[in-house]
Amino acid sequence: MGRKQQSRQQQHEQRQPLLQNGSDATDVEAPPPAPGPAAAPAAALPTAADADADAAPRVGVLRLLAEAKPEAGTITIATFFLFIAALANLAIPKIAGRLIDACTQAAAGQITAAAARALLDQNLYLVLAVMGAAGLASGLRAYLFNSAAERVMCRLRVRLFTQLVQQEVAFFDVTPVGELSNRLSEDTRAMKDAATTSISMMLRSLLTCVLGAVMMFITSWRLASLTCATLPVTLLMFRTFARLNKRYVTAQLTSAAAASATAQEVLAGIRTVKSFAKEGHIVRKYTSAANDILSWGLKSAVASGVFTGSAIPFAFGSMMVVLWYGAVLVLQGDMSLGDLNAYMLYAIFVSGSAGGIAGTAASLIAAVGAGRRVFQLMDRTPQLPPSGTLKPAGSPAGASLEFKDVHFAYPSRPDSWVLSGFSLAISPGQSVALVGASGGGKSTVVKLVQRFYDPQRGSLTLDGIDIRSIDTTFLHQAVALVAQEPLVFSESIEYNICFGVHRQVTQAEIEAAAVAAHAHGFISALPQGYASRVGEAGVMLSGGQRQRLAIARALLCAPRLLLLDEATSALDAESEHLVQQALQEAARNRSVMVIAHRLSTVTGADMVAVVQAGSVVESGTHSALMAAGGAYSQLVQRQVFGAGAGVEVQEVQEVEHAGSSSSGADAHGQK
Ligand SMILES: Nc1ncnc2c1ncn2[C@@H]1O[C@H](COP(=O)(O)OP(=O)(O)OP(=O)(O)O)[C@@H](O)[C@H]1O
Repeated sequence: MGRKQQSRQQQHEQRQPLLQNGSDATDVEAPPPAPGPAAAPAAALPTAADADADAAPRVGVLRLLAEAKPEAGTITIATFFLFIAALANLAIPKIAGRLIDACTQAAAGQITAAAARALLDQNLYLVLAVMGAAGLASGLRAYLFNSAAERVMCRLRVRLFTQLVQQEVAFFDVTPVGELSNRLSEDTRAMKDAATTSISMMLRSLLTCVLGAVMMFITSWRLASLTCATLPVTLLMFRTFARLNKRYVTAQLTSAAAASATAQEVLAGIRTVKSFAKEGHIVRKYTSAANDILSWGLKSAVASGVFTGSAIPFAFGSMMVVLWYGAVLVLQGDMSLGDLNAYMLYAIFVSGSAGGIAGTAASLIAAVGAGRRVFQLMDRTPQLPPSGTLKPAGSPAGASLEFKDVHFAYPSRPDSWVLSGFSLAISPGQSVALVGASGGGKSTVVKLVQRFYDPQRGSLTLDGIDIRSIDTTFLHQAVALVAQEPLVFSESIEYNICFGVHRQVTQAEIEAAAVAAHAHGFISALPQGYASRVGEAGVMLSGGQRQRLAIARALLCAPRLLLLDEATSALDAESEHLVQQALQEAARNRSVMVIAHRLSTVTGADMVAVVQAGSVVESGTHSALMAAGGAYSQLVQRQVFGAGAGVEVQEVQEVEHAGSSSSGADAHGQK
């Protein structure tokens, strides 16, 4: 397993609660309780098990409506059209009643056939006019509601994404990326569905229900009272179903987010999966996650079946009883046939709308669950205190960096010091190589310099200023990292080189950085040169090319401190040579801190610091440390400079020889 693969594996394991106390650096003493403000584990998002937990802020449709404030004008006009359409629709049963009454009056000889015909024609024109008005108002209502909702959701997505990228690194240590992208896609889609169709349909149905009920009472208070008598049972059924369904739908969405996180992680690492022929294993893993979604879906299906099987027959049965009583009233002469017809139409309208409410309630419930998760994320305050505004000028020779008795535990493992009493000083223009066995804390040191985390104790200063007081953008221009596996975006080469800079750069500057990084040659050979796209994660480039691209990116920032996770172990000899040359070029005229994997780098550094169990146990030049015969000389003998990075025996012998004939600092002169 490669070094970074191991480290990713470790990071993955850190998400498993059972392994939380594990650490590679076994001899690191356990920190005292509550090492500082970062002691609390970074809060992750809720899991399916938390779906019912009331600890999550109660966020519902009201919060979604609050988000719609900027669209208040559009929504008010849409609501006006909603009223018009509902009123127009409710006029139809009354007109239908008049048509029937005209016929029954003509049949009973109360009016002439010609008068009845005139009444029929008049009412037909009225119906056509009313339906035209209802159609126009409904169309405008739908357009206005939907367009407002689309704008609200667009703003919400952007805000959510902005909030996500502002979270501290520790948050991403414990929250799978797949889950977060699920928030952005699935949860916002569920909210959009609710906001576009469901809320508008719900409003329409509610209005039709209320106005229809009024019309039912106006048409026949006796029939309306009988209908009302059956209402409590219907409401009880509905309430029980809505509660159950809300629980199941929320849990199902949370399980879906977990499944999506699994899928995303595995698809992103599909090459590794295939190289180990683990397709079957990951399909089983995904199947288990999909089964979890299924089990909540099946529970919801049972609830839906029971509700449909009991509520619908009950509703039809009670309607037939009302029709029977209405027929009795007509026979007794207490009601006209037209009114009975109008009443039944109103009853159908109202029950249809009530059914519509039940239908849209499911998607609203899903949206409330989705909204709760989205707003919970949106309301999360990054745990890392904000940076200051200082921009130290420092020395032109490079930055100075000083760790003084730094103690640090990762927020996800607050009870296990990774750095304990770490002290190290780099003066302007100096190059320092960090060496030591895997898990000793070398990469952690680099992460602290980038201020991904804050130490719980001790101080870390850049140019004499506490790193927390330095402006973030300034810091990340002053300090640039070339990682062992640099991240390359699926954009053009030019985009990737310019990614680190916060100013306009000229083509000449980009090319100069590429030349210095020994990347210009291969870039110019590509058909579209600097405009060539590199594929997802830079798959269209070789490992060495990706690395030289990352070096060019770092150089364009003109950093005063260069952090190198020297990364040549995975490269072939030719690539390694080119990357080495590029790194030497990059290290010129600035301070350098390098996690060294090659002996030549170590011997070329001004100072070597041996990191063990979270602190510097030895420091000095290569030859001085070799002469001392301590931890460093043992490392050299064991050829261990970093996990997975062995040193050729011949190289050790060469360096030993060089070390004995010089002071060691310039045997393979990196600077
Ligand atoms: N994000 C993280 N959350 C919790 N623990 C972490 C995290 N990253 C690293 N660790 C732990 O911190 C310890 C030091 O890791 P670090 O990567 O700094 O070591 P290293 O010396 O760079 O090792 P290597 O040479 O293998 O890269 C390890 O025990 C590791 O498991």
